[in-house]
Amino acid sequence: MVLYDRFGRPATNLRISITQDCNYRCFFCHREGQHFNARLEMTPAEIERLVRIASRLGIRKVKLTGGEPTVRDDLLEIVERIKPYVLDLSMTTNGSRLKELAKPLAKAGLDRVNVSLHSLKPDVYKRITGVDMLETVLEGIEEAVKYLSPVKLNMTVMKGVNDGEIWDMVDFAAKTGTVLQLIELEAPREMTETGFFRKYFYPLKPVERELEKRAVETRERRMHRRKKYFVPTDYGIAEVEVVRAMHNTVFCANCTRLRVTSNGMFKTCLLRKNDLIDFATAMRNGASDGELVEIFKKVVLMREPYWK
Ligand SMILES: Nc1nc2c(ncn2[C@@H]2O[C@H](COP(=O)(O)OP(=O)(O)OP(=O)(O)O)[C@@H](O)[C@H]2O)c(=O)[nH]1
Ligand SMILES: C[S@@+](CC[C@H](N)C(=O)[O-])C[C@H]1O[C@@H](n2cnc3c(N)ncnc32)[C@H](O)[C@@H]1O
Ligand code: SF4
Ligand code: SF4
Repeated sequence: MVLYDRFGRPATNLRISITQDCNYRCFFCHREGQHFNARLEMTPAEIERLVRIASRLGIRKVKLTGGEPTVRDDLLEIVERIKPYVLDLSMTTNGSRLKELAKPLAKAGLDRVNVSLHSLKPDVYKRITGVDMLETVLEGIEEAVKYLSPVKLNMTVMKGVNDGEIWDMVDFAAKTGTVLQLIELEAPREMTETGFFRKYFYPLKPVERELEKRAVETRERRMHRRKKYFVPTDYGIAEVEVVRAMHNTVFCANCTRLRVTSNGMFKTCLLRKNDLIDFATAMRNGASDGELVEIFKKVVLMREPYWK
């Protein structure tokens, strides 16, 4: 069984922010659209119940995110509890704790990992993230490649900050056997006119055209109809994916995702405000599985493409 929204988009994908806490201070962070502070996180048992019910309704892929998911002490327990219900369980992390966690996470049931790596230059890395941890993250990536492949490297590209490093990152991906994911800077519509956004937004469309020229093969993913380019480098073929969400109607028309905030509220879209439906409180107030299923169905029907 799979649920469809009013725009014919299947809901097969769930992104759960398991915490708002983070050991980094990236200056561009969108906080997965959770712009309020909520101290009460879902417990591992609550996350398991959420995923169990979602899996009955067609969710096949779950992504753990945050904040920084690895700051939670009970991360391994969360992974262990939810893996039995999903085909593809992945996590997006800043990589700072991967060196020690990659192997245990794989053992607990995590299938793969995306690691944010916005620069290979220590000073630029620090300027972006606020911390001096590039070396630690590189070691973490090496470990992740052994246990959690395919490893994706998330590079959010920003004008005047790291846009000069795109092709070095393509080489790095080929060298390390990782997949490079180039991400356009994102913000809700009302923020696109701010000085901040104008200063740092770096459009990736021209980069896609160059990738297209260099690629020996191009594929398209179902989700977001994202393009994947296979590009020859001195180190072998690099796999490069482009995440270009801004003003992209095709991207939103092919969005299969639902989100859950760290305090257990469903969120229908990363860029929307006022689209929250409380799930955790219903669980805590003794809602039956049937009642939780109804909440889930209501959320799917609320989904709307953001750029349309
Ligand atoms: N607006 C928007 N941005 C997205 C969406 N999916 C991913 N992004 C952007 O891309 C960033 C990286 O996404 P990841 O957490 O690595 O996940 P992913 O690459 O989409 O997922 P997988 O391909 O399954 O690994 C997100 O934090 C967003 O900035 C989406 O559905 N909408
Ligand atoms: C919010 S973070 C959460 C997971 C983890 N802390 C990390 O940084 O990988 C998820 C991803 O969103 C990206 N990101 C954050 N703010 C963004 C923005 N304004 N535009 C585009 N990507 C952004 C980050 O670089 C990271 O790859
Ligand atoms: S590490 Fe992730 S959650 Fe933390 S500030 Fe950076 S982008 Fe945001
Ligand atoms: S509708 Fe568009 S902006 Fe919203 S989460 Fe989906 S792809 Fe992202």
